[in-house]
Amino acid sequence: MEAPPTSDALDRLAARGVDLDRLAAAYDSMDEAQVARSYRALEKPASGESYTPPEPDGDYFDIDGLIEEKHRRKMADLRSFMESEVEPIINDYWLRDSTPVDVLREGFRKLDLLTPVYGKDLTSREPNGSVMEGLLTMELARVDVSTATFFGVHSGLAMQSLLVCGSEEQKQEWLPKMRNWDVIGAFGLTEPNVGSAIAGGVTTTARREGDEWVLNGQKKWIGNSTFADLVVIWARDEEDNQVKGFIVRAPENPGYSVEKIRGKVALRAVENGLITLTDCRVPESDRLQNANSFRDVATVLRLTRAGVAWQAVGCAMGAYERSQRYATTRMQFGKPIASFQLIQDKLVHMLGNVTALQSMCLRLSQLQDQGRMTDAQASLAKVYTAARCRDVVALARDLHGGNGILLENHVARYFCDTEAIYSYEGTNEVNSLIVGREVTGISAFV
Ligand SMILES: Cc1cc2nc3c(=O)[nH]c(=O)nc-3n(C[C@H](O)[C@H](O)[C@H](O)COP(=O)(O)OP(=O)(O)OC[C@H]3O[C@@H](n4cnc5c(N)ncnc54)[C@H](O)[C@@H]3O)c2cc1C
Repeated sequence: MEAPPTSDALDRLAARGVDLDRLAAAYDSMDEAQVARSYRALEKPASGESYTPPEPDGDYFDIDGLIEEKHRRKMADLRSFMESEVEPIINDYWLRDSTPVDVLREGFRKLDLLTPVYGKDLTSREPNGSVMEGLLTMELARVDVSTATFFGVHSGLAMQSLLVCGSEEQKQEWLPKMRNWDVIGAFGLTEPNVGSAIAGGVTTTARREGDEWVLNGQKKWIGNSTFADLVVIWARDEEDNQVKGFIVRAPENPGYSVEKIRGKVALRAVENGLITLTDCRVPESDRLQNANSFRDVATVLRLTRAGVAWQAVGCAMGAYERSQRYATTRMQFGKPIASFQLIQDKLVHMLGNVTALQSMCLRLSQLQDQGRMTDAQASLAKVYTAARCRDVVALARDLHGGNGILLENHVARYFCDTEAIYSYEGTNEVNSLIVGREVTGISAFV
């Protein structure tokens, strides 16, 4: 038998204007099952007032529970910083094609975000550094993908280039300042006419003249390059035809100039630049001493590709959480739209994707920490997370109805930013071909 309604439930019904005496009289003529059905129907959130929506939680399988307490605290602090300092300003920066560099630099420095990734001595990564970097990236992208990209270009592409390809002196000179965000890094590989084909196609040249190198060429799409202190430039040595890496001290080098790329419809709060190198002179001591061919660039890219996969996870997670909140509070037909089966199905589809992507990336980063991650594994994660993220942000946009195209509701920003995730650090096609080559033993690139 159904339990009789509690006095709380009766109070709630009375507060909603239900005449309890008339209700009791009507119930006299009903059997128990009918009475129970009637109460359940009345208790439904017909206009939402007796319904307390659950807090959205995009960490459904408790990934957070797998990390050490001190790291969990760091993640919580980062979440609080992103929600209180970045979320309120980011749409404005996004509209203005601009990065809130000072806010991010100060915030990340105070949070000491990079010590759990690179450790104190900066000679190699911390034992769980990749997992930690991945989770931090997820947390950043959960609020804003541009911010995660600012972080990834600096901490992933630029710092990894130094870590993998720099001499001990170079590491000691730059990495402590970069860990502390005193020096901001960028990574210049792509060129105006060479994107996917960059492995064999770098046209920027490096000519040795005594103790100096002279760089000439252009680099396109370079994130952070409009304000970076240090830009790693990859150029082809005219003598041996191999790709080498150079630390360009950007603001002070007269051979370096950069023009901000305008008119992007994705990642607008990342400042991407078109760099022109005109007889840009770099001392031999600023050539990355352990970069001898494109293979070394590929090593750096493999390590950072996982970071882009984590961006997709965070972006999907943020889009899901905002959708859950919207669905449980937006009223239509006298009910929260979350009451409709089709809306619940969309939320479940999103959450399933988010949870699967988190699990995939977590395992990928564990393999990375063990030194076992292959190019194809990183590429598979990038391909899969970007594609699923596209599904999730499209559903989020759709679930918000017309409000979904308003920047103030944030999902439009996720929707647009996902397009960049899809194309950078190797397009989905190119990453797919990397996986295809490994699983079939046949290269389909050319
Ligand atoms: C927002 C943003 C930020 C970026 N930041 C940086 C940065 O900081 N540093 C940096 O060096 N670069 C950066 N890039 C460049 C990025 O890595 C390139 O855009 C990417 O590698 C793709 O090159 P592309 O845009 O020239 O496309 P293209 O190579 O011209 O490709 C065009 C299309 O052809 C497809 N295609 C190409 N080759 C094949 C093939 N063999 N088989 C099937 N399809 C193929 C591609 O998948 C794509 O769909 C950034 C790009 C963007 C959009």
